[in-house]
Amino acid sequence: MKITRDLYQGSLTLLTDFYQFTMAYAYWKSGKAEQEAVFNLFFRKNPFQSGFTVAAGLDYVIDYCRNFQFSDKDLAYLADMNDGNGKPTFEAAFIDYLKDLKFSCDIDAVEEGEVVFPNMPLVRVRGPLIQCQLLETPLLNIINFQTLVATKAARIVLAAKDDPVIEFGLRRAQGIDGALAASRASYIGGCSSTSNVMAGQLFGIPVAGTHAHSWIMSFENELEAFKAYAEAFPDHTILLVDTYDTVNGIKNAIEVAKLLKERGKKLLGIRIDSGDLAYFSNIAREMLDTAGFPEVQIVASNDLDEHIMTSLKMQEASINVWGVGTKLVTAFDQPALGAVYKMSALKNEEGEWVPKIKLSQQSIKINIPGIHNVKRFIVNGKAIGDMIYLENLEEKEQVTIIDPIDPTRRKRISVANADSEVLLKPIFKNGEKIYSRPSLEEIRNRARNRLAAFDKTHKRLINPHIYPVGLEASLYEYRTSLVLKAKALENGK
Ligand SMILES: Nc1ncnc2c1ncn2[C@@H]1O[C@H](COP(=O)(O)OP(=O)(O)OP(=O)(O)O)[C@@H](O)[C@H]1O
Ligand SMILES: O=P(O)(O)OC[C@H]1O[C@H](OP(=O)(O)OP(=O)(O)O)[C@H](O)[C@@H]1O
Ligand SMILES: O=C(O)c1cccnc1
Repeated sequence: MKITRDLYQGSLTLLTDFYQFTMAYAYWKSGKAEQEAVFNLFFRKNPFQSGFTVAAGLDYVIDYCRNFQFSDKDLAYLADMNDGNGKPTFEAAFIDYLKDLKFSCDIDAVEEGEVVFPNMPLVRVRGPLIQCQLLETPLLNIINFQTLVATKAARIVLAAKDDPVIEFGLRRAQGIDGALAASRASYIGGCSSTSNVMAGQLFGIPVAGTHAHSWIMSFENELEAFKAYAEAFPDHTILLVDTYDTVNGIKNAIEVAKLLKERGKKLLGIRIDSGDLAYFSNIAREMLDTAGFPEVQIVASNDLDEHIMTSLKMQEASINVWGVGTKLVTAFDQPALGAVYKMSALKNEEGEWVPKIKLSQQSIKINIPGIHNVKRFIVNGKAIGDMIYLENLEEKEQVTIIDPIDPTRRKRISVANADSEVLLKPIFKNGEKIYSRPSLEEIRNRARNRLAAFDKTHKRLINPHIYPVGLEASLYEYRTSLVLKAKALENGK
């Protein structure tokens, strides 16, 4: 069984749903495979009842698209598929067609670490129908999970105020790939380090850690274990104090701090992993301060999330570093983002783009037609609203953005008095990568800087103020007219 790292170096082109292949085949059969289309990847609701979402996963998407080709093994597998009675699912000529298929799409996407909102495109794919279709599932798989975890991490980091957060999730993450992707997304969302050594190796994330209860249990007594650990790591000692009796553990840690001091060294910290974290961290702080060790850090862990951390902050717990695992990497309270990938335009035989709309009983599910982009308006360094607009929109002095779900929510923006930034950046042009990838450090900084541009009312963890994102008025009208037309057609049928 190959592990993730090897899998990524190999072909991942079959990592899609079978129905993408049934459609691909049928497109090819009906001569539509090369017809140009535009698809958008977007989500409809911020996760965790958050007021914002942090985009992540583009780097994986870039790798996926660059390696998009069918290996001999892939082709052999597809050629071998049959209906159970030996009749091949796909004809040989289709397999030959796939053999020569080269990735040739344009991809525009929001950069990783960008703050994003419902309904705006995160990734826009323009290219032959067959390629757009095959990409649907892997793109959703990548962006959905990483964006979800980056957002959870950003919330946890917000709750930690300025304290460092170490991601401890590997042991309880959703498998190998889930763990690695979660470590990377957590770092983008603002975590300072990870316990996942392979994530350190693969992505350059700082690796950190303390020790487990088993270390203590392998000695006759706790003090002996602490001393031996300090001997092994005189410059990086963090001692877990709650194996037997937390107060006694703190006393033993102070003993070791004194021994280290005699050698000109400092105890870095203690970790508390059970019990009332406010109570014990405050006792520990007082004991350490009284003993003359105010610089010793207190690390807390044990099923933490942004809500418990906020509560601990309110209780004035003396915690300096937060270790967060399970609830971060599994996105515990919302296990999927629910982003979708929808066609919004198709080129007809005359070479004209035809907008595409999908009706739904629920207006939240009616897509945004045409080839669109999103622009963020910024006044005095603060984001004031995002506008989804048709790419061919002419320059305007003033724009009105209209909430696609509740059209009574509108905002007028004076373009002349605002800075603006187009959020979809060109990533691939005709299959060629034209985007130079930022480092993970730059992505993490982007997330921090972008979040800083949003008012704190949008960032509060509970009942956040809704940030205005809307359709530019002419796109709104256009969409409404298309909906009415489609409904009339449906009723007439
Ligand atoms: N002061 C506090 N305020 C709010 N939540 C807290 C506080 N102290 C600890 N918690 C949280 O309460 C939960 C306690 O879980 P649990 O009942 O497993 O406690 P425990 O005493 O650590 O037990 P165990 O020894 O089995 O780990 C954890 O999620 C922890 O983060
Ligand atoms: O609680 P989380 O947010 O998931 O953080 C990771 C947890 O994993 C470890 O516990 P575990 O019981 O696995 O081992 P240990 O306590 O013996 O180290 C650690 O002590 C944390 O409590
Ligand atoms: O280093 C630690 O303290 C650690 C690592 C993984 C999980 N829990 C704790």
